[in-house]
Amino acid sequence: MKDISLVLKMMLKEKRDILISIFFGFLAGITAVSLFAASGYLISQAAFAPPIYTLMILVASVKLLGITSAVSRYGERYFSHRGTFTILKNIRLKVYDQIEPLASRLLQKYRSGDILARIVGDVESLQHFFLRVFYPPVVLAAVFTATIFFTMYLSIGVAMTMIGGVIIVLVVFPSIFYLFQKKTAVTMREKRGALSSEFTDYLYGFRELTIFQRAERKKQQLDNNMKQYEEIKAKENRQLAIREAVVIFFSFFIAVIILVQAGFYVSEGNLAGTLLAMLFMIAITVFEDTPSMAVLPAHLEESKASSKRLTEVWEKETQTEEAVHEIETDVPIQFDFKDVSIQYPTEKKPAVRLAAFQIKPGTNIAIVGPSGSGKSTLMQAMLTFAPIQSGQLLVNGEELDKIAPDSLWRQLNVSLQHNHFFYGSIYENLRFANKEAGEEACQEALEKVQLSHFSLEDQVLEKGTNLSGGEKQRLALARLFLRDASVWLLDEPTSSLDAITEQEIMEEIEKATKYQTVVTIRHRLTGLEKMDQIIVMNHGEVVEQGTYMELMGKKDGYFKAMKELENSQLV
Ligand SMILES: Nc1ncnc2c1ncn2[C@@H]1O[C@H](COP(=O)(O)OP(=O)(O)OP(=O)(O)O)[C@@H](O)[C@H]1O
Repeated sequence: MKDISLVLKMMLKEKRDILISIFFGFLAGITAVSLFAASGYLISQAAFAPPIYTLMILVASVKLLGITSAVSRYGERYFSHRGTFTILKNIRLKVYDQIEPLASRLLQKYRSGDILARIVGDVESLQHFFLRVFYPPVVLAAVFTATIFFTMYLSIGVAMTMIGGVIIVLVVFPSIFYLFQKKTAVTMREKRGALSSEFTDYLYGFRELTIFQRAERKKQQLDNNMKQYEEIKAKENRQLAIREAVVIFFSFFIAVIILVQAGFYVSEGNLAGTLLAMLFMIAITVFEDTPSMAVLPAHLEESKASSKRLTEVWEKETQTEEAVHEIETDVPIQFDFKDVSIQYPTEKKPAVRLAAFQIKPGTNIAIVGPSGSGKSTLMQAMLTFAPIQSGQLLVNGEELDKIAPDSLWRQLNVSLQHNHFFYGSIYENLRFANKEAGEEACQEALEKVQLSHFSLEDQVLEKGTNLSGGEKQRLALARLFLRDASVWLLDEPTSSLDAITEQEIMEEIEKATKYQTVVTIRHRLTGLEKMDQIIVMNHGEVVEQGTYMELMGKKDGYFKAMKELENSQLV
């Protein structure tokens, strides 16, 4: 039950459509049985050449039942599919709502292709739960119950045989099939996840794979994965076909048994001969929809696994989010690091260890240090994206994990090393930072980052592939000028720019952030004289901190050595 709780909850929200479709499903089933029963009776009666009005009544009933059956079948399909699509929509929204705030953390745990397989493949699989797992046994049970009661009135013996058939079709067969089902379903989902992961790797890395002549090998690997998935899928389809055939064969077999049994009763004089065809027709029709029970176990297992795979993605994370609250908007933000140790789940030792340091409101801070020293990790921690193993990272005195990330992000202006751009116009890509921003503000923002040669209508291709590295950085910065945020976190915001453009843009940022907090990760050590504080990192630790003058004044200082080395290279 726990495994399918996600889809059950979403299904119960659509009670109205579910009840209406069950009603129409029952009506369609029972009128189909009545239609064939009346037809059988009509054929038998006609043989005795009864008065014409008797036949007319029967013919009219057959016609009426035919129309009612068709209309109710339409109603059943309409409401059951409408319900299914609404349930699917609700699941999609729920999954998106849960995953969106956790995106960065999830991508450290799962491969993006696997996440994609879950939110597309697993969500799609859940559409079968209502249509093929929940709904068929409910409607079949209702139609069988009504039919058996009616048959009891004609012949208790035939009704008993029918009950036996129902138990086998609705309980025995699905239970046996379910036992055999589990293994293939699990392997198939694993293969689907692996295939999707390999495929995204292939797409993302296509250029590198081609340059290093590895594309063919990767393609073969992908083909193998595809073949394995197809084989397993074909195996499952074969199994489903065999199961369906078994159920169909059994349905006809039970109808023949009923015919023989009823024939015996007629020959014994215990049943009117005119009822023989009718009972046979009833048996054939009432078992007509039972093949759906052959595919039910496969869909049940698939729904359970899909629902579980989806919820496990956010379950653990949500537990920690229960007690969170929003930070106040009108209070300047201060970050306090206290013995913080940050360790990525895949690593054996911490990437960053910070004994004690503060980022006070309104200060201008630079973080410098060699590549891999932990600068970005520190910034990621402030954004709630890096896993804090021990110690405390406080935001205005509150532990970071007690704060609703949304409320923090609203106050931050962030430019990361790699910024994402969406397929669309420059205008759309800018307004992504602030929905309220008008054309004039966007144009001004472009001017500040020296991109005024772009028009707002110019197109940006997926991931900004038609922009140069420097243009991407400038467009990412332009977004920040459109937002009103009190803390700017900039991870190497100008690393792809020439020195003059860099200086001019940094001046614009300075003008825009006079009273704000600005934390900038820098590789080049120029323009640091005005900083309130420079944090120097090495091997995941803060090795020095102070103003430019203080650090340059240190005999054998690490920063001083770095600066001297940089100067010597420039000469
Ligand atoms: N998602 C991750 N999973 C595992 N390890 C990571 C992850 N991100 C960074 N690291 C590791 O953490 C350490 C610090 O990386 P970080 O990116 O913070 O360094 P950096 O100083 O910003 O480097 P650079 O200047 O090259 O950007 C590195 O050893 C890196 O391999």
